[in-house]
Amino acid sequence: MAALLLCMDAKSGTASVDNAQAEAWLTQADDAWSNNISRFRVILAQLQQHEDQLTSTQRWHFRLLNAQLLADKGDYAKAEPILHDIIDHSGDLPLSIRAMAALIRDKFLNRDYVSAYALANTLMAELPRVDNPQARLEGMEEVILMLDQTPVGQHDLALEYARQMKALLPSAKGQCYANALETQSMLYAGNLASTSPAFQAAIDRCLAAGESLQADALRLDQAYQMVDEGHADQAIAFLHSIAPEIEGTDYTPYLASLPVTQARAYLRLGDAVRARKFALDSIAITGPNSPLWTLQDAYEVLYQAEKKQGHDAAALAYYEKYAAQKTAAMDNAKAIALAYQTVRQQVLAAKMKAETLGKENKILQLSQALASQAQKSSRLFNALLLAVIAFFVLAMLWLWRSWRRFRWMARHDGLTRAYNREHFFAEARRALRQLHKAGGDACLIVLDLDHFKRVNDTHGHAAGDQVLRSAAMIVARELRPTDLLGRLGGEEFGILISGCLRDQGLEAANRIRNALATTPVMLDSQVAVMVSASLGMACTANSSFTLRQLLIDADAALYRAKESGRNQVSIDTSEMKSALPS
Ligand SMILES: Nc1nc2c(ncn2[C@@H]2O[C@H](COP(=O)(O)OP(=O)(O)OP(=O)(O)O)[C@@H](O)[C@H]2O)c(=O)[nH]1
Repeated sequence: MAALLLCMDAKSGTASVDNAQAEAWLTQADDAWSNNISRFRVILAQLQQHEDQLTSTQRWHFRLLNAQLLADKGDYAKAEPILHDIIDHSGDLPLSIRAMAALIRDKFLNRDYVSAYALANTLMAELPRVDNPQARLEGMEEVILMLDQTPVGQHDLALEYARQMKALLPSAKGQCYANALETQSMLYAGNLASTSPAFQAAIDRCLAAGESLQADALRLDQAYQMVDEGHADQAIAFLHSIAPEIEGTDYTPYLASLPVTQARAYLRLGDAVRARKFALDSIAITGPNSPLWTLQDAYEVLYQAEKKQGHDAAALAYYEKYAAQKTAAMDNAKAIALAYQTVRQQVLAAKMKAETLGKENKILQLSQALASQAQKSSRLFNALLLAVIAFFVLAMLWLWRSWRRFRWMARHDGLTRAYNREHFFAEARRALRQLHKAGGDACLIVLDLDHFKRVNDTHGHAAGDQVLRSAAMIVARELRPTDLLGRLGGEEFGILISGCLRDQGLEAANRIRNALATTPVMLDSQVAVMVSASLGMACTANSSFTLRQLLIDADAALYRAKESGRNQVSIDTSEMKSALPS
Protein backbone atom coordinates (compact mmCIF):
# COMPACT_ATOMS: atom_id res chain seq x y z
CA MET A 1 0.00 0.00 0.00
CA ALA A 2 2.76 2.39 0.98
CA ALA A 3 4.58 1.58 -2.23
CA LEU A 4 1.48 2.49 -4.26
CA LEU A 5 1.46 5.97 -2.78
CA LEU A 6 5.07 6.58 -3.70
CA CYS A 7 6.02 7.93 -7.12
CA MET A 8 9.39 8.70 -8.63
CA ASP A 9 10.70 12.25 -8.62
CA ALA A 10 11.69 12.93 -12.25
CA LYS A 11 14.62 15.22 -11.41
CA SER A 12 16.24 13.60 -8.37
CA GLY A 13 15.29 10.02 -9.13
CA THR A 14 14.12 9.58 -5.50
CA ALA A 15 10.54 8.63 -4.66
CA SER A 16 8.33 11.55 -3.67
CA VAL A 17 5.85 11.19 -0.83
CA ASP A 18 2.46 12.76 -0.37
CA ASN A 19 1.15 14.31 2.81
CA ALA A 20 -1.07 11.39 3.82
CA GLN A 21 1.77 8.91 3.44
CA ALA A 22 4.08 11.05 5.56
CA GLU A 23 1.36 11.30 8.19
CA ALA A 24 0.86 7.53 8.13
CA TRP A 25 4.59 6.93 8.60
CA LEU A 26 4.68 9.33 11.54
CA THR A 27 1.75 7.51 13.20
CA GLN A 28 3.36 4.12 12.57
CA ALA A 29 6.60 5.40 14.08
CA ASP A 30 4.68 6.56 17.18
CA ASP A 31 3.25 3.04 17.57
CA ALA A 32 6.51 1.24 16.89
CA TRP A 33 8.55 3.30 19.32
CA SER A 34 7.04 1.61 22.37
CA ASN A 35 7.00 -1.95 21.06
CA ASN A 36 9.23 -2.43 18.00
CA ILE A 37 12.38 -0.36 18.05
CA SER A 38 13.86 -1.85 14.88
CA ARG A 39 10.72 -1.01 12.89
CA PHE A 40 10.82 2.44 14.48
CA ARG A 41 14.33 2.94 13.12
CA VAL A 42 13.30 1.81 9.59
CA ILE A 43 10.37 4.27 9.47
CA LEU A 44 12.61 7.05 10.73
CA ALA A 45 15.09 6.34 7.96
CA GLN A 46 12.27 6.52 5.37
CA LEU A 47 11.13 9.87 6.77
CA GLN A 48 14.72 11.10 6.76
CA GLN A 49 14.87 10.55 2.99
CA HIS A 50 11.77 12.69 2.42
CA GLU A 51 12.31 15.29 5.14
CA ASP A 52 12.24 18.19 2.68
CA GLN A 53 8.72 17.16 1.55
CA LEU A 54 7.23 17.23 5.03
CA THR A 55 4.94 20.01 6.20
CA SER A 56 6.13 22.25 9.03
CA THR A 57 4.17 20.29 11.69
CA GLN A 58 5.31 16.97 10.26
CA ARG A 59 8.91 18.19 10.40
CA TRP A 60 8.52 19.07 14.12
CA HIS A 61 6.97 15.61 14.65
CA PHE A 62 9.89 13.98 12.84
CA ARG A 63 12.34 15.94 15.00
CA LEU A 64 10.58 14.68 18.12
CA LEU A 65 10.91 11.06 16.99
CA ASN A 66 14.61 11.63 16.30
CA ALA A 67 15.10 13.13 19.75
CA GLN A 68 13.29 10.14 21.31
CA LEU A 69 15.63 7.80 19.47
CA LEU A 70 18.71 9.78 20.53
CA ALA A 71 17.56 9.75 24.17
CA ASP A 72 16.85 6.03 23.95
CA LYS A 73 20.43 5.49 22.85
CA GLY A 74 21.61 7.61 25.79
CA ASP A 75 22.70 10.58 23.65
CA TYR A 76 21.02 13.14 25.90
CA ALA A 77 23.36 15.96 24.88
CA LYS A 78 21.92 15.87 21.37
CA ALA A 79 18.35 14.98 22.35
CA GLU A 80 17.70 17.72 24.92
CA PRO A 81 18.26 20.83 22.71
CA ILE A 82 15.86 19.37 20.12
CA LEU A 83 13.24 18.71 22.78
CA HIS A 84 13.59 22.26 24.18
CA ASP A 85 13.29 23.65 20.66
CA ILE A 86 10.04 21.73 20.13
CA ILE A 87 8.60 23.00 23.45
CA ASP A 88 9.60 26.61 22.74
CA HIS A 89 9.05 26.97 19.01
CA SER A 90 6.84 24.27 17.47
CA GLY A 91 3.60 26.01 18.50
CA ASP A 92 2.04 22.54 18.63
CA LEU A 93 0.75 21.64 22.10
CA PRO A 94 0.54 17.83 21.67
CA LEU A 95 4.12 17.74 20.34
CA SER A 96 5.26 20.04 23.17
CA ILE A 97 3.65 17.71 25.73
CA ARG A 98 5.42 14.72 24.19
CA ALA A 99 8.72 16.60 24.15
CA MET A 100 8.19 17.46 27.83
CA ALA A 101 7.53 13.79 28.61
CA ALA A 102 10.76 12.79 26.84
CA LEU A 103 12.68 15.52 28.69
CA ILE A 104 11.25 14.39 32.04
CA ARG A 105 12.48 10.87 31.31
CA ASP A 106 15.94 12.17 30.37
CA LYS A 107 16.20 14.45 33.38
CA PHE A 108 15.13 11.66 35.70
CA LEU A 109 17.59 9.19 34.24
CA ASN A 110 20.32 11.84 34.52
CA ARG A 111 19.33 12.49 38.13
CA ASP A 112 18.34 16.08 37.50
CA TYR A 113 15.28 15.45 39.61
CA VAL A 114 14.39 19.09 40.33
CA SER A 115 14.11 19.84 36.61
CA ALA A 116 12.16 16.60 36.10
CA TYR A 117 9.58 17.44 38.78
CA ALA A 118 9.32 21.06 37.65
CA LEU A 119 8.66 19.89 34.08
CA ALA A 120 6.15 17.32 35.34
CA ASN A 121 4.29 20.09 37.12
CA THR A 122 4.11 22.17 33.91
CA LEU A 123 3.06 19.12 31.95
CA MET A 124 0.22 18.30 34.35
CA ALA A 125 -1.03 21.87 34.09
CA GLU A 126 -1.04 21.73 30.28
CA LEU A 127 -2.35 18.18 29.90
CA PRO A 128 -6.10 18.92 30.36
CA ARG A 129 -5.92 21.11 27.23
CA VAL A 130 -4.74 18.23 25.07
CA ASP A 131 -7.00 15.78 23.24
CA ASN A 132 -4.31 14.01 21.25
CA PRO A 133 -4.20 10.39 22.63
CA GLN A 134 -0.48 9.87 21.98
CA ALA A 135 0.42 13.09 23.81
CA ARG A 136 -1.88 12.17 26.70
CA LEU A 137 -0.43 8.69 26.90
CA GLU A 138 3.22 9.75 26.88
CA GLY A 139 2.57 12.67 29.23
CA MET A 140 0.61 10.70 31.83
CA GLU A 141 2.92 7.70 31.63
CA GLU A 142 5.96 9.78 32.53
CA VAL A 143 4.21 11.51 35.41
CA ILE A 144 2.90 8.21 36.82
CA LEU A 145 6.28 6.47 36.50
CA MET A 146 7.93 9.38 38.25
CA LEU A 147 5.40 9.38 41.09
CA ASP A 148 5.93 5.64 41.52
CA GLN A 149 9.65 6.27 42.00
CA THR A 150 9.08 9.12 44.45
CA PRO A 151 10.05 7.75 47.87
CA VAL A 152 7.54 9.86 49.77
CA GLY A 153 4.45 7.73 49.30
CA GLN A 154 3.08 9.08 46.02
CA HIS A 155 1.77 5.68 44.88
CA ASP A 156 -1.80 6.63 45.67
CA LEU A 157 -1.54 9.69 43.43
CA ALA A 158 0.11 7.59 40.73
CA LEU A 159 -2.73 5.10 41.04
CA GLU A 160 -5.32 7.86 40.77
CA TYR A 161 -3.67 9.23 37.61
CA ALA A 162 -3.47 5.70 36.14
CA ARG A 163 -7.21 5.29 36.70
CA GLN A 164 -7.88 8.70 35.11
CA MET A 165 -5.74 7.57 32.19
CA LYS A 166 -7.95 4.48 31.77
CA ALA A 167 -10.97 6.72 31.36
CA LEU A 168 -9.20 9.17 29.06
CA LEU A 169 -7.56 6.70 26.67
CA PRO A 170 -10.06 4.13 25.45
CA SER A 171 -7.81 2.77 22.65
CA ALA A 172 -6.27 -0.71 23.09
CA LYS A 173 -2.82 0.83 23.47
CA GLY A 174 -4.12 3.40 25.97
CA GLN A 175 -5.85 0.70 28.01
CA CYS A 176 -2.65 -1.40 28.01
CA TYR A 177 -0.53 1.47 29.35
CA ALA A 178 -3.13 2.60 31.86
CA ASN A 179 -3.65 -0.94 33.23
CA ALA A 180 0.09 -1.58 33.33
CA LEU A 181 0.69 1.63 35.26
CA GLU A 182 -2.23 0.89 37.58
CA THR A 183 -0.89 -2.59 38.27
CA GLN A 184 2.64 -1.31 38.90
CA SER A 185 1.40 1.46 41.19
CA MET A 186 -0.54 -1.08 43.26
CA LEU A 187 2.48 -3.39 43.32
CA TYR A 188 4.93 -0.66 44.45
CA ALA A 189 2.43 0.38 47.10
CA GLY A 190 2.52 -3.23 48.38
CA ASN A 191 -1.11 -3.87 47.50
CA LEU A 192 -0.80 -6.55 44.82
CA ALA A 193 0.03 -10.24 45.02
CA SER A 194 1.68 -12.07 42.14
CA THR A 195 -1.39 -14.28 41.92
CA SER A 196 -3.78 -11.33 41.58
CA PRO A 197 -6.00 -11.61 38.47
CA ALA A 198 -5.21 -7.89 37.81
CA PHE A 199 -1.67 -8.91 36.85
CA GLN A 200 -2.77 -11.39 34.23
CA ALA A 201 -5.52 -9.08 32.97
CA ALA A 202 -3.03 -6.24 32.45
CA ILE A 203 -0.59 -8.57 30.65
CA ASP A 204 -3.37 -9.90 28.39
CA ARG A 205 -4.51 -6.36 27.52
CA CYS A 206 -1.03 -5.35 26.44
CA LEU A 207 -0.55 -8.51 24.41
CA ALA A 208 -3.88 -7.88 22.68
CA ALA A 209 -2.79 -4.32 21.90
CA GLY A 210 0.49 -5.59 20.45
CA GLU A 211 2.44 -3.87 23.24
CA SER A 212 4.74 -6.78 24.05
CA LEU A 213 7.34 -4.61 25.82
CA GLN A 214 4.74 -3.48 28.35
CA ALA A 215 3.59 -7.08 28.77
CA ASP A 216 7.20 -8.14 29.41
CA ALA A 217 7.69 -5.42 32.01
CA LEU A 218 4.60 -6.72 33.85
CA ARG A 219 5.77 -10.33 33.61
CA LEU A 220 9.18 -9.44 35.07
CA ASP A 221 7.45 -7.56 37.91
CA GLN A 222 5.21 -10.58 38.50
CA ALA A 223 8.21 -12.95 38.68
CA TYR A 224 10.06 -10.64 41.08
CA GLN A 225 6.98 -10.56 43.29
CA MET A 226 6.77 -14.38 43.24
CA VAL A 227 10.30 -14.56 44.64
CA ASP A 228 9.47 -12.02 47.34
CA GLU A 229 6.41 -14.06 48.25
CA GLY A 230 8.57 -17.25 48.63
CA HIS A 231 7.45 -18.98 45.42
CA ALA A 232 10.99 -19.22 44.00
CA ASP A 233 10.48 -22.48 42.10
CA GLN A 234 7.33 -21.09 40.50
CA ALA A 235 9.24 -17.93 39.56
CA ILE A 236 12.05 -19.97 37.97
CA ALA A 237 9.58 -21.90 35.84
CA PHE A 238 7.78 -18.74 34.82
CA LEU A 239 11.01 -16.89 33.96
CA HIS A 240 12.18 -19.89 31.97
CA SER A 241 8.99 -19.74 29.91
CA ILE A 242 9.29 -16.02 29.11
CA ALA A 243 13.09 -15.92 28.68
CA PRO A 244 13.05 -16.19 24.83
CA GLU A 245 10.55 -13.35 24.60
CA ILE A 246 12.58 -11.11 27.00
CA GLU A 247 15.85 -11.89 25.26
CA GLY A 248 14.25 -10.92 21.96
CA THR A 249 13.49 -7.39 23.15
CA ASP A 250 17.12 -6.27 23.03
CA TYR A 251 16.17 -3.84 25.80
CA THR A 252 18.94 -3.60 28.44
CA PRO A 253 16.80 -3.07 31.56
CA TYR A 254 14.76 -6.19 30.76
CA LEU A 255 17.80 -8.19 29.71
CA ALA A 256 19.38 -7.38 33.09
CA SER A 257 16.21 -7.88 35.08
CA LEU A 258 15.60 -11.45 33.82
CA PRO A 259 18.86 -13.04 35.11
CA VAL A 260 18.94 -11.09 38.37
CA THR A 261 15.42 -12.26 39.20
CA GLN A 262 16.47 -15.81 38.34
CA ALA A 263 19.54 -15.36 40.59
CA ARG A 264 17.34 -14.22 43.50
CA ALA A 265 15.06 -17.23 42.97
CA TYR A 266 17.92 -19.73 42.93
CA LEU A 267 19.43 -18.18 46.03
CA ARG A 268 16.09 -18.66 47.79
CA LEU A 269 16.12 -22.31 46.78
CA GLY A 270 19.67 -22.63 48.18
CA ASP A 271 21.33 -23.12 44.78
CA ALA A 272 24.29 -20.78 45.31
CA VAL A 273 26.07 -21.87 42.15
CA ARG A 274 23.20 -21.03 39.80
CA ALA A 275 22.43 -17.87 41.75
CA ARG A 276 26.04 -16.71 41.32
CA LYS A 277 25.98 -17.52 37.58
CA PHE A 278 22.78 -15.55 36.87
CA ALA A 279 23.91 -12.61 39.01
CA LEU A 280 27.16 -12.38 37.04
CA ASP A 281 25.12 -12.61 33.78
CA SER A 282 23.08 -9.62 34.87
CA ILE A 283 26.18 -7.54 35.74
CA ALA A 284 27.72 -8.46 32.40
CA ILE A 285 24.68 -7.06 30.60
CA THR A 286 24.55 -3.73 32.46
CA GLY A 287 28.25 -3.14 33.15
CA PRO A 288 29.53 -2.56 36.69
CA ASN A 289 28.53 1.13 36.85
CA SER A 290 24.96 1.00 35.56
CA PRO A 291 22.38 3.12 37.38
CA LEU A 292 19.93 0.21 37.18
CA TRP A 293 18.55 -1.30 40.39
CA THR A 294 19.49 -4.73 39.03
CA LEU A 295 23.12 -4.11 39.94
CA GLN A 296 22.38 -3.77 43.64
CA ASP A 297 20.34 -6.97 43.59
CA ALA A 298 23.06 -8.79 41.65
CA TYR A 299 25.81 -7.82 44.14
CA GLU A 300 23.59 -8.80 47.04
CA VAL A 301 22.99 -12.24 45.51
CA LEU A 302 26.72 -12.64 44.85
CA TYR A 303 27.58 -11.69 48.43
CA GLN A 304 25.01 -14.19 49.83
CA ALA A 305 26.05 -16.94 47.42
CA GLU A 306 29.78 -16.57 48.18
CA LYS A 307 29.09 -16.51 51.88
CA LYS A 308 27.00 -19.63 51.59
CA GLN A 309 29.85 -21.37 49.83
CA GLY A 310 32.31 -20.26 52.50
CA HIS A 311 34.22 -17.90 50.21
CA ASP A 312 34.62 -15.20 52.82
CA ALA A 313 37.03 -12.94 50.93
CA ALA A 314 34.87 -12.95 47.78
CA ALA A 315 31.77 -12.48 49.94
CA LEU A 316 33.35 -9.44 51.58
CA ALA A 317 34.36 -7.95 48.23
CA TYR A 318 30.79 -8.34 46.88
CA TYR A 319 29.35 -7.06 50.09
CA GLU A 320 31.33 -3.85 49.69
CA LYS A 321 29.99 -3.45 46.14
CA TYR A 322 26.49 -4.24 47.31
CA ALA A 323 26.80 -1.70 50.14
CA ALA A 324 28.12 0.93 47.73
CA GLN A 325 25.16 0.33 45.39
CA LYS A 326 22.75 0.43 48.30
CA THR A 327 24.23 3.68 49.57
CA ALA A 328 24.08 5.13 46.07
CA ALA A 329 20.46 3.98 45.77
CA MET A 330 19.62 5.52 49.15
CA ASP A 331 21.38 8.75 48.22
CA ASN A 332 19.47 8.70 45.00
CA ALA A 333 16.19 8.15 46.83
CA LYS A 334 17.05 11.03 49.15
CA ALA A 335 17.88 13.24 46.16
CA ILE A 336 14.54 12.32 44.53
CA ALA A 337 12.63 13.03 47.75
CA LEU A 338 14.44 16.33 48.20
CA ALA A 339 13.78 17.36 44.60
CA TYR A 340 10.12 16.42 44.97
CA GLN A 341 9.80 18.51 48.13
CA THR A 342 11.75 21.40 46.57
CA VAL A 343 9.50 21.59 43.53
CA ARG A 344 6.44 21.12 45.73
CA GLN A 345 7.54 24.07 47.86
CA GLN A 346 8.25 26.13 44.73
CA VAL A 347 4.83 25.32 43.34
CA LEU A 348 3.18 26.10 46.69
CA ALA A 349 5.16 29.34 46.98
CA ALA A 350 4.15 30.34 43.45
CA LYS A 351 0.54 29.47 44.23
CA MET A 352 0.64 31.43 47.49
CA LYS A 353 2.24 34.36 45.70
CA ALA A 354 -0.46 34.25 43.05
CA GLU A 355 -3.13 34.01 45.76
CA THR A 356 -1.52 36.85 47.74
CA LEU A 357 -1.33 38.95 44.60
CA GLY A 358 -4.95 38.06 43.91
CA LYS A 359 -5.92 39.06 47.44
CA GLU A 360 -3.90 42.29 47.24
CA ASN A 361 -5.54 42.99 43.95
CA LYS A 362 -8.93 42.34 45.48
CA ILE A 363 -8.14 44.59 48.44
CA LEU A 364 -6.96 47.27 46.00
CA GLN A 365 -10.13 46.89 43.97
CA LEU A 366 -12.22 47.05 47.15
CA SER A 367 -10.42 50.13 48.44
CA GLN A 368 -10.76 51.73 45.02
CA ALA A 369 -14.45 50.87 44.99
CA LEU A 370 -14.69 52.25 48.53
CA ALA A 371 -12.84 55.41 47.55
CA SER A 372 -15.03 55.92 44.51
CA GLN A 373 -18.10 55.18 46.67
CA ALA A 374 -16.84 57.69 49.23
CA GLN A 375 -16.20 60.14 46.41
CA LYS A 376 -19.68 59.52 45.05
CA SER A 377 -21.17 59.88 48.56
CA SER A 378 -19.16 63.04 49.13
CA ARG A 379 -20.31 64.42 45.77
CA LEU A 380 -23.87 63.46 46.64
CA PHE A 381 -23.51 65.02 50.08
CA ASN A 382 -22.07 68.22 48.57
CA ALA A 383 -24.85 68.35 45.98
CA LEU A 384 -27.39 67.77 48.75
CA LEU A 385 -25.78 70.45 50.91
CA LEU A 386 -25.76 72.88 48.00
CA ALA A 387 -29.40 72.05 47.27
CA VAL A 388 -30.30 72.62 50.94
CA ILE A 389 -28.35 75.90 51.03
CA ALA A 390 -29.90 76.99 47.72
CA PHE A 391 -33.31 76.03 49.04
CA PHE A 392 -32.74 78.07 52.21
CA VAL A 393 -31.37 81.06 50.30
CA LEU A 394 -34.31 80.96 47.88
CA ALA A 395 -36.72 80.47 50.76
CA MET A 396 -35.16 83.40 52.63
CA LEU A 397 -35.27 85.51 49.48
CA TRP A 398 -38.88 84.54 48.91
CA LEU A 399 -39.71 85.30 52.56
CA TRP A 400 -37.87 88.59 52.43
CA ARG A 401 -39.59 89.59 49.22
CA SER A 402 -42.97 88.50 50.65
CA TRP A 403 -42.27 90.40 53.81
CA ARG A 404 -41.33 93.48 51.79
CA ARG A 405 -44.51 93.13 49.67
CA PHE A 406 -46.68 92.71 52.75
CA ARG A 407 -44.99 95.59 54.44
CA TRP A 408 -45.51 97.75 51.35
CA MET A 409 -49.11 96.67 51.17
CA ALA A 410 -49.53 97.44 54.85
CA ARG A 411 -48.16 100.97 54.35
CA HIS A 412 -49.49 101.97 50.93
CA ASP A 413 -52.74 102.52 49.25
CA GLY A 414 -53.19 99.83 46.64
CA LEU A 415 -54.90 102.09 44.09
CA THR A 416 -52.78 105.24 44.09
CA ARG A 417 -49.54 103.75 45.53
CA ALA A 418 -49.36 106.73 47.94
CA TYR A 419 -48.99 106.07 51.70
CA ASN A 420 -52.20 104.89 53.32
CA ARG A 421 -53.77 107.00 55.99
CA GLU A 422 -52.17 105.23 59.01
CA HIS A 423 -48.70 105.15 57.61
CA PHE A 424 -48.91 108.72 56.37
CA PHE A 425 -49.87 109.88 59.87
CA ALA A 426 -47.06 107.81 61.45
CA GLU A 427 -44.47 109.12 59.02
CA ALA A 428 -45.75 112.69 59.32
CA ARG A 429 -45.55 112.50 63.14
CA ARG A 430 -41.99 111.19 62.99
CA ALA A 431 -40.97 113.92 60.50
CA LEU A 432 -42.56 116.62 62.62
CA ARG A 433 -40.75 115.37 65.73
CA GLN A 434 -37.42 115.47 63.93
CA LEU A 435 -38.11 118.94 62.45
CA HIS A 436 -39.13 120.21 65.82
CA LYS A 437 -35.93 118.90 67.33
CA ALA A 438 -33.84 120.24 64.49
CA GLY A 439 -35.60 123.60 64.47
CA GLY A 440 -37.04 123.15 60.99
CA ASP A 441 -40.51 123.92 59.64
CA ALA A 442 -43.15 122.14 57.57
CA CYS A 443 -46.53 122.66 55.94
CA LEU A 444 -49.36 120.18 55.78
CA ILE A 445 -51.68 120.27 52.75
CA VAL A 446 -55.00 118.50 52.52
CA LEU A 447 -55.98 118.09 48.85
CA ASP A 448 -59.48 117.13 47.69
CA LEU A 449 -60.43 116.55 44.03
CA ASP A 450 -63.27 118.78 42.88
CA HIS A 451 -66.57 117.26 41.88
CA PHE A 452 -65.13 113.86 41.71
CA LYS A 453 -68.53 112.32 42.02
CA ARG A 454 -69.23 113.65 38.53
CA VAL A 455 -66.26 111.77 37.10
CA ASN A 456 -67.62 108.57 38.56
CA ASP A 457 -71.08 109.34 37.40
CA THR A 458 -70.00 110.35 33.88
CA HIS A 459 -67.25 107.84 33.11
CA GLY A 460 -67.82 105.04 35.55
CA HIS A 461 -66.16 103.92 38.75
CA ALA A 462 -63.18 102.32 36.94
CA ALA A 463 -62.48 105.58 35.17
CA GLY A 464 -62.77 107.29 38.58
CA ASP A 465 -60.08 104.91 39.87
CA GLN A 466 -57.90 105.72 36.92
CA VAL A 467 -58.30 109.45 37.56
CA LEU A 468 -57.41 108.92 41.21
CA ARG A 469 -54.25 107.00 40.22
CA SER A 470 -53.24 109.69 37.71
CA ALA A 471 -53.91 112.51 40.15
CA ALA A 472 -51.65 110.88 42.75
CA MET A 473 -48.89 110.50 40.16
CA ILE A 474 -49.20 114.15 39.05
CA VAL A 475 -48.97 115.30 42.68
CA ALA A 476 -45.99 113.01 43.44
CA ARG A 477 -44.09 114.42 40.47
CA GLU A 478 -44.26 117.86 42.10
CA LEU A 479 -42.81 116.71 45.43
CA ARG A 480 -39.23 116.25 46.72
CA PRO A 481 -38.03 112.92 48.12
CA THR A 482 -38.27 114.29 51.65
CA ASP A 483 -41.94 115.24 51.22
CA LEU A 484 -44.72 112.84 52.14
CA LEU A 485 -47.88 111.94 50.21
CA GLY A 486 -50.70 109.86 51.61
CA ARG A 487 -54.29 109.03 50.64
CA LEU A 488 -56.45 110.03 53.53
CA GLY A 489 -59.61 108.51 52.07
CA GLY A 490 -61.83 108.71 48.96
CA GLU A 491 -60.57 111.51 46.71
CA GLU A 492 -58.68 113.25 49.58
CA PHE A 493 -54.84 113.30 49.93
CA GLY A 494 -52.46 114.58 52.62
CA ILE A 495 -49.11 116.18 51.75
CA LEU A 496 -46.36 117.08 54.22
CA ILE A 497 -43.79 119.45 52.82
CA SER A 498 -40.74 119.44 55.09
CA GLY A 499 -38.26 122.24 55.71
CA CYS A 500 -40.54 125.09 54.48
CA LEU A 501 -42.33 128.09 55.79
CA ARG A 502 -45.74 129.35 54.71
CA ASP A 503 -44.59 131.08 51.47
CA GLN A 504 -42.63 128.10 50.19
CA GLY A 505 -45.54 125.86 51.17
CA LEU A 506 -47.93 128.11 49.30
CA GLU A 507 -45.73 127.98 46.27
CA ALA A 508 -45.60 124.20 46.36
CA ALA A 509 -49.38 123.98 46.86
CA ASN A 510 -50.06 126.21 43.90
CA ARG A 511 -47.64 124.25 41.76
CA ILE A 512 -49.53 121.08 42.62
CA ARG A 513 -52.93 122.61 42.02
CA ASN A 514 -51.73 124.01 38.70
CA ALA A 515 -50.27 120.69 37.58
CA LEU A 516 -53.57 118.93 38.32
CA ALA A 517 -55.66 121.53 36.66
CA THR A 518 -53.57 121.60 33.51
CA THR A 519 -52.76 117.90 33.03
CA PRO A 520 -55.51 115.96 31.26
CA VAL A 521 -56.02 112.39 32.37
CA MET A 522 -56.33 109.94 29.43
CA LEU A 523 -58.86 107.22 30.09
CA ASP A 524 -58.74 103.78 28.45
CA SER A 525 -61.61 104.90 26.26
CA GLN A 526 -59.24 107.55 24.88
CA VAL A 527 -61.32 110.25 26.54
CA ALA A 528 -59.34 113.02 28.19
CA VAL A 529 -60.64 114.09 31.58
CA MET A 530 -59.65 117.34 33.23
CA VAL A 531 -59.71 117.44 37.00
CA SER A 532 -58.99 120.13 39.53
CA ALA A 533 -58.42 120.09 43.23
CA SER A 534 -58.94 122.35 46.20
CA LEU A 535 -56.06 122.52 48.71
CA GLY A 536 -56.11 123.63 52.35
CA MET A 537 -52.74 124.29 53.95
CA ALA A 538 -51.53 124.75 57.54
CA CYS A 539 -47.89 125.31 58.59
CA THR A 540 -46.03 124.56 61.78
CA ALA A 541 -45.24 128.20 62.27
CA ASN A 542 -48.96 128.81 63.05
CA SER A 543 -50.45 125.40 63.81
CA SER A 544 -47.56 124.01 65.93
CA PHE A 545 -45.88 120.63 65.32
CA THR A 546 -48.98 118.73 66.42
CA LEU A 547 -50.27 116.69 63.51
CA ARG A 548 -53.80 116.73 64.82
CA GLN A 549 -53.77 120.53 64.93
CA LEU A 550 -52.20 120.81 61.53
CA LEU A 551 -54.92 118.53 60.12
CA ILE A 552 -57.72 120.55 61.74
CA ASP A 553 -56.32 123.81 60.42
CA ALA A 554 -55.64 122.44 56.95
CA ASP A 555 -59.14 120.93 56.80
CA ALA A 556 -60.63 124.27 57.76
CA ALA A 557 -58.61 125.96 55.02
CA LEU A 558 -59.76 123.30 52.54
CA TYR A 559 -63.31 123.92 53.47
CA ARG A 560 -62.78 127.57 52.67
CA ALA A 561 -61.16 126.74 49.32
CA LYS A 562 -64.22 124.66 48.40
CA GLU A 563 -66.51 127.34 49.55
CA SER A 564 -64.63 129.91 47.53
CA GLY A 565 -65.23 128.09 44.27
CA ARG A 566 -62.72 125.17 44.23
CA ASN A 567 -59.50 124.78 42.18
CA GLN A 568 -57.64 127.00 44.64
CA VAL A 569 -55.33 126.97 47.64
CA SER A 570 -56.48 128.25 51.01
CA ILE A 571 -54.10 128.89 53.91
CA ASP A 572 -54.71 128.64 57.61
CA THR A 573 -54.55 132.15 59.03
CA SER A 574 -55.29 131.43 62.65
CA GLU A 575 -53.08 132.48 65.55
CA MET A 576 -49.94 130.66 66.50
CA LYS A 577 -50.55 127.51 68.63
CA SER A 578 -47.91 126.28 70.99
CA ALA A 579 -48.55 122.56 71.29
CA LEU A 580 -45.74 119.99 70.96
CA PRO A 581 -45.70 117.32 68.18
CA SER A 582 -47.94 114.29 68.79
N1 LIG B 1 -64.01 105.78 41.60
C1 LIG B 1 -63.85 105.99 42.90
N2 LIG B 1 -64.66 106.83 43.52
C2 LIG B 1 -64.50 107.09 44.85
C3 LIG B 1 -63.53 106.44 45.61
N3 LIG B 1 -63.60 106.89 46.90
C4 LIG B 1 -64.63 107.78 46.93
N4 LIG B 1 -65.16 107.89 45.70
C5 LIG B 1 -66.29 108.75 45.26
O1 LIG B 1 -65.94 110.10 45.40
C6 LIG B 1 -67.14 110.89 45.45
C7 LIG B 1 -67.04 111.98 46.43
O2 LIG B 1 -68.15 112.74 46.26
P1 LIG B 1 -68.43 113.99 47.19
O3 LIG B 1 -68.05 113.73 48.60
O4 LIG B 1 -69.86 114.34 46.99
O5 LIG B 1 -67.55 115.18 46.64
P2 LIG B 1 -67.29 115.77 45.22
O6 LIG B 1 -68.22 115.13 44.26
O7 LIG B 1 -65.86 115.60 44.95
O8 LIG B 1 -67.63 117.21 45.37
P3 LIG B 1 -66.77 118.26 46.17
O9 LIG B 1 -65.82 117.55 47.04
O10 LIG B 1 -67.78 119.02 46.94
O11 LIG B 1 -66.12 119.05 45.14
C8 LIG B 1 -68.22 109.86 45.85
O12 LIG B 1 -69.14 109.69 44.76
C9 LIG B 1 -67.50 108.59 46.12
O13 LIG B 1 -68.22 107.42 45.76
C10 LIG B 1 -62.71 105.54 44.96
O14 LIG B 1 -61.79 104.93 45.54
N5 LIG B 1 -62.90 105.36 43.62
